[in-house]
Formats: sequence, structure tokens, C-alpha cells
Amino acid sequence: MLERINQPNDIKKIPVDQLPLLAEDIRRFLIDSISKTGGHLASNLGAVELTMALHYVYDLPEDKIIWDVGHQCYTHKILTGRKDDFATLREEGGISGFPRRAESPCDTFDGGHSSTSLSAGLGYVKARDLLGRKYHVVSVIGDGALTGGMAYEAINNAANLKSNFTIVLNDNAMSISKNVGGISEYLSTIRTSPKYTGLKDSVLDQLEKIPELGDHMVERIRRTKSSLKHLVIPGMFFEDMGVMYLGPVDGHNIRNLIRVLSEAKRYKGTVLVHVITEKGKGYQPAVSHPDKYHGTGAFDVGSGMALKHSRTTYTDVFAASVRKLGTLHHNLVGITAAMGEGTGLESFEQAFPERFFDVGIAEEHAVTFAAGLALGGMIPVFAVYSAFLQRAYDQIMDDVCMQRLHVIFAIDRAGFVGADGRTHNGVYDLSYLTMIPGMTVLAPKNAWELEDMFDFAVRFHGPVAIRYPRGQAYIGLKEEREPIRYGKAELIHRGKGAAILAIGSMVEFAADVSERLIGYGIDATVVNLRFASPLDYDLIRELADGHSLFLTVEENCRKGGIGEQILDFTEKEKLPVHVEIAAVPDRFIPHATVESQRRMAGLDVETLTDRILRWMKPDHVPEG
Ligand SMILES: Cc1ncc(C[n+]2csc(CCOP(=O)(O)OP(=O)(O)O)c2C)c(N)n1
Ligand SMILES: CC(=O)[C@@H](O)[C@H](O)COP(=O)(O)O
Ligand SMILES: [Mg+2]
Repeated sequence: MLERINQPNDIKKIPVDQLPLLAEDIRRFLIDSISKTGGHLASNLGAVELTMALHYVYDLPEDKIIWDVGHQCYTHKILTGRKDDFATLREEGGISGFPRRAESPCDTFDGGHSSTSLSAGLGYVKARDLLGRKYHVVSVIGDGALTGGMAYEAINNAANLKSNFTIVLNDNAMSISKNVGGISEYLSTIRTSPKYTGLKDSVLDQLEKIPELGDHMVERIRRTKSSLKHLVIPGMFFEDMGVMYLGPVDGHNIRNLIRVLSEAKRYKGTVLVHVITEKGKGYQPAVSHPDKYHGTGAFDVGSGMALKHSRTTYTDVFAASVRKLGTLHHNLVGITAAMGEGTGLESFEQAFPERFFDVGIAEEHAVTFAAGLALGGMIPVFAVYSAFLQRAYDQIMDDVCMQRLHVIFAIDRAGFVGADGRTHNGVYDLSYLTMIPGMTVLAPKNAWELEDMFDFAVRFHGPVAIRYPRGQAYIGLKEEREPIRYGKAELIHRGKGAAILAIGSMVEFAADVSERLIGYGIDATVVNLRFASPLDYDLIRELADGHSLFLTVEENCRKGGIGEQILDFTEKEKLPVHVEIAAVPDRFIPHATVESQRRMAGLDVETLTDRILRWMKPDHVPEG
């Protein structure tokens, strides 16, 4: 059946009663394909029928389907002619794991970060109406993404709309972990309420009874609900916000989905179709552990076991540290914005459930919530991915830093992240955090230093951020373990001529570069900066004597990074040293392996070595 799908709208040539067979084929394809490349398996398995129904009802690329986050868009990619590209999913030069407008005219909004689809959809709707165009706009949002504040800002803005805007709520009761909070409880009440059952039947019964869907169908349903307002009516929250609610609908019954979506398409106003799906559907290991298969590496389909086993990660080190600190400090609390598993904070949750807060996908709230906790006498640790913290910039600045509050930011995925690509690369935090007055920013060179930095951060008073990369923790330079002192760098090796000033993940590279340089007769100094803010200007000033070259190395963008700050300092102080800056260039680096992304940015041992040789030995001919 899948061989009949080669371009957008091919699905419409398949009779409705055969669509379940196509769904089976798609699921088989997804499991087989993702087991080889890795990817977001469970969310995609759950959204197969929903995506098929959307493609059946709407005309692409004229109509616009906007996927929230976008991690569930694989069936959409298959149905729009990209099936054969799945062998390259999330690989360098291959298709992205998220919708990308550059990849297909059927991708209408680039995804990656959560809770944006309703705002983007409403923007399309307004543009359509103003320009007198006729296409339809559908935003597909998960129950997890619906915990994000932007979604409500958009719903608020969509009130009283007089033209069609369809929101599909794909509710599987899961974020990455189990969805939590008030909205999740509300949705669960709708799903399970006995009062709802009768009403659900009546919605579908009415649709079933009408052979040709009447124009006024939705209005009739709305009137019926209004007259029953004194009961607990499913979706009344949305209705009260001015959004027509349809559902809940079984998200694996394609025929019903097509009928309800066709009806929603006719409605003049904002309509929300509440679709119930099962995350991981069709693959038992993913149904049993949707969190583990939310995003996965390559795995064996038979056993469900991962093909690669990673060694201790920085996330593991953080998890152990924060748990230990939780035992020592009874006022330490952990906060996550729906990333308990990814950040390792779930280990703290197991030990101290009453001191753990999953606030939903609400990074802005998490930061100001932490500010309140700090003022109330707690030591909050907000564990968050670097790229997602970007959302909460104003809150970090005004609510935490201006009030000099002791909030600890545990910033995971700082640096390149590989397969998720440019939306998830955490290569801006050193710039956006160090420019805030009073913010202390650290980055560890290895596993032990991360532990030491958390000990330091808990004893510190004031806002403090520790950033560390995705993946395996570096276990070299174990013997270099000077105590952490505020604003002080660690001198790993004192040489002469050239000094490499590196931070975090790049200290390992600096050590490798210095070893290579020995072969060229250069005894380079190696500095582990440790603090990005405040920088150790005393040491920098001291090193300017005896070194004609500084190579600064950071896995962060050049603009506003530590390299620029050191260059600025040496110029202001008129220090007799040339500063070479190795940092992420001024462009978005696409998905690839982390090694390759670093190479694209010039952050690899060969390039760094060449940069020093070019300065120290002008006759040097670069390798390759
Ligand atoms: C701003 C932001 N924070 C966190 C994430 C990480 N994240 C990606 S998907 C997801 C869960 C989304 O749940 P839901 O919308 O219900 O989709 P499902 O996976 O259940 O299909 C989270 C927390 C993100 N992409 N963006
Ligand atoms: C879609 C999304 O934002 C997350 O699922 C993300 O892909 C997780 O990344 P990690 O694999 O680094 O936890
Ligand atoms: Mg969900």
C-alpha cells in the first residue's frame, strides 16, 4: 500500500476502507526505519491515523498544517513524497526530524521548540483573510505542548475569529514523561468522565446520521452544549475562551477522524478537535515505555534494546550530584519544564518527590517560580536544556538577576547536540548569560569538575549557571582538580609563546592540541577558564607577558562569547598579545553528528592546531 504514496494528496486515491491497511504499512515502515536511524518513535506511531485523516481532508500544499514541536511529523513527510529519504533522517545532508520549509512546500512552519503552532497558525489565518486567500489552516498541538503559555496567548488572541482556524489537540496523556498539571488533569477528566460518554456518542451519532455533512452541523452541536451548560460539558473551558470544541474523538479511527475534521473545516471561527491517541501505538515496547521511546537511538526491533550503550553522561553526573546535595541541603528543590528524564532530574524526584516540580513546558514560568522559591527560603535548581532556556531570558534578567537571587541553572545540552540540529544546539548561552550583570557562569572540563561546580553553586549566594554538553562526560585530566574558587581559572600547563584559553567541553580539545604542538616544538600553555563570568582577568593579564598568542576556544557563538570578551579586554588594556577566537560562526549549524557539527564550526583538534601553527610558524602548511 505504501508504494502508492509518492507525492502529496496520493492518499486521496485510496478508498477510506483501505486506509487502515495503509496505516499498518506506515507503522511498519516507521519502526523499521527509526530502528536504524534513531528518531522520535513513540509520538510518530501515535499520530499515524490522525496525520492520514488530515491529509485526506485537506489539500496540500495549499492548506497549511502546522505541527507543534514538529517531532511527530514523520507520517506527514511520508505522505508528502519523502518516504525514500528516511534512510538519511537526522543525518548530515539528510532530512530533518522536524518540519522544514526548505525541505518541502508542504512544511509550513519550521518546528523544534514547543507550543508555537497556535500563534503561527493564527498568523497564517490573519494573513489569509487580509489578502483574501481561501486556504485552510490547521495547527496540531499535543497535550504536552498545550502546557506551554504561548498556546494560551494564541487562544486568547483567536477569540471572536470569524473565519476558520482549526486546532487539533493530539492528546495521548503524555508529554515526554507523563503529562502533569491542571490542564492535563482537565483533559483526563474529559477522557474519563461518565457524563462525557453520552455526549461523545451524541457528537459522533449526529455526524453518523447525516449522510452529507450539513453546513449548520457544528452550530447545532454548539447550541446543544450551550443548553447543557449546567452540566460538566467536555471542552467547556475552550468554549468559554471562544473556541468551538469538538470531541473527544478516537484518534485511531480514521473514518471518524475524517468526518469530524471535515466538519471542523467548515466552521467559521476557531474550532478545537480533541483527538485521543495512544503514544507508541503498534509497537509494544513503545506503548509500555512511551517515555523511553519518545526519542531513541538505533535499536533492535525484536527486543527493543538500544544498539549503542552510552557511558556515563554529564546528565548522569548532574543527577547524582543534585541527589547528593538534596540530602545535605533540605531546602534544595528541583524544577524541570517537562524534561525530568532528559535532564536527569527524575533521580531527584525519586529521592525527594515533595521537593521536585515538573511545571510543564513552561520555561518562563519555571524561572520566575524559582525566583519566588528563592525569596521564600529555598535553593532552587532549574535543570533545563540550553536551547529551551532561551525562552526565559527576560525572567532570568529581571526576576532572578536584578534581584540577585540564589537560583541555580543546571544547563544541559550546552554545545552541539547532533541529530536534533539547529533548533536544539545550545550554542548561545555563554553570550546571553554572561552579558547579564551579576550572573555567574561556569562550565566544567570533566565529570569531576561538574560535581565540584554544583557543590560550589549550592554554597554560593546569587544567580549561578553551570553549562555542560550532551552525551558522554569527559574523564580525562582527572588529576587536575584544584578547588573551585570564585572567578578563578585553572592553569593546567604553563608553557610559553602560545596560550590556549578554553572553557568546558573545549578544555579536552585544548589539551589534545597542546600535545600535538609539542611535535612542532611549541610548548603551549593550557588554561581551563572554568568561569565564563566573571572571567579571570588577573590570569589573562599575567599570561599576556610571555605569550604572543592567545587562542580562545568555546562551544558557543563567537558574538558576545568569551573570546570576544577576552579580545576586548586585551585591547582596552593594550596587552601585547594577538587573540585568535575559536567559536561557533555566525550561522545556524544543521543536524549532523556532534563531531561533524564541531568540525563545521572549526572546533576540532586539527583546525585549532593549524590556527596556532599559522601564527607561531608562518611557514606552516596546514594539513589536508
Ligand atoms: C520549549 C521547549 N521545551 C521543551 C521541549 C522538549 N519537548 C519536546 S516534545 C516534548 C513533549 C511534547 O508533548 P506533546 O506535545 O504532548 O507531544 P507527544 O510527544 O506526546 O506527541 C517536550 C517537552 C521543546 N521541544 N521545546
Ligand atoms: C523534540 C524535542 O525537543 C525533544 O524530544 C528532544 O529531541 C530531546 O533531545 P535529547 O535526545 O537530547 O533529550
Ligand atoms: Mg502528548
